[in-house]
Amino acid sequence: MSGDLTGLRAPGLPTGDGGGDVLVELDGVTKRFERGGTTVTAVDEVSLRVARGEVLAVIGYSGAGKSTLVRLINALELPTSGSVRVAGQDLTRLGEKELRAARAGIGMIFQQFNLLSSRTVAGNVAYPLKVAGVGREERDRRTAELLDFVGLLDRAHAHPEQLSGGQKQRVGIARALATNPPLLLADEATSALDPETTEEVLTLLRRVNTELGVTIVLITHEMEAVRRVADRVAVMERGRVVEVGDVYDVFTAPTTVPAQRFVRSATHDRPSPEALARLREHHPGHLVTVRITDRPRLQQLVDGAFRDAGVTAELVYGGVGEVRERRAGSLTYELTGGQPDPAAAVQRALAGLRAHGVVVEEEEG
Ligand SMILES: Nc1ncnc2c1ncn2[C@@H]1O[C@H](COP(=O)(O)OP(=O)(O)OP(=O)(O)O)[C@@H](O)[C@H]1O
Repeated sequence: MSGDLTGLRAPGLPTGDGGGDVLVELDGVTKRFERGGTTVTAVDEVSLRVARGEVLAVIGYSGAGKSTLVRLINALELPTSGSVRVAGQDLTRLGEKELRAARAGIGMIFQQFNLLSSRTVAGNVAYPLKVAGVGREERDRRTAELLDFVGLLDRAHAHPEQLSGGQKQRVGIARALATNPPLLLADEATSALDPETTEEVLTLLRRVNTELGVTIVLITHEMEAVRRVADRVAVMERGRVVEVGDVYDVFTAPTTVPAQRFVRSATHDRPSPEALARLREHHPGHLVTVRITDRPRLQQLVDGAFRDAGVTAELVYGGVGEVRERRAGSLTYELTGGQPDPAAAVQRALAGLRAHGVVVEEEEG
């Protein structure tokens, strides 16, 4: 691992007017495509800020507009309307030459790695430096430094086909960082990898952020990536950003219906209809799911509410894990008893929990 990272750290803003803490600024951005006589609105009136130094994940189902959003940020697409500013520079107002320079300040990694198969690992990493006109000696020095950082110095002379998927993506990351960009865009960077390798790449991305100070915009449909790496998350649906917030907040308390749907389906934290049907076979009582957060003494509160309502609670489903190293999950209980009116007792329990700000939902079916 590199001892001295000063040479790798992202530089300050390369602009005079890009002050403040915002690195990427989208204002009322719309992108439409004409396709076979019909118009597709891929991105619809999106306004979004990415703070310098943060990791923002953009999530949403296929076709939500995530890739288009990323391509707008690195000016591979220009918006139909609205403005895209990166480091204070309005990309929609630049000429071709200036655009090329602006793009060089934005690193990008891809699902399929996009390495040059004819070049060695070192050759791939050095390539952007060569294009940027960096001299041989400096190129070699920086390439070695980057390969050291991603843990592949010993594979410098290998060719991409000799590497595992995770190693290829690590080369992709080293290459994306070659020109010292303050911003890294990752489009489904771990989607082609197995879980173990995904973990390794996510850890590296987190290091790129914390140790090198690079701001990251991460497009993903993988909750593990969001849970592990992102500070904030933006949820997209049909071209719009419908919810944006701190990862922990959006995961544990999504406020919009699309975010709730996405978080629920992606985290499997509530029983699916199939799981619910199986539960029903053995648990005829009332099923309720309690959202688990890192609030202190939550279990005590939940037990107390059940006891006060006179119901017996049996834990039948769920799990507790971590989102950004904070406790998060959900637990489904079967409530029974509560005579003489079990239904009223259940409602008392729910009201008791909600009065304390605990999120609890009844499972239907
Ligand atoms: N160049 C293009 N020409 C026409 N339509 C496009 C173009 N690029 C994207 N679209 C359309 O815009 C919408 C958003 O696509 P986009 O790829 O941005 O979504 P996404 O959320 O990244 O989905 P995925 O995860 O499947 O890549 C889709 O309906 C897509 O078909």
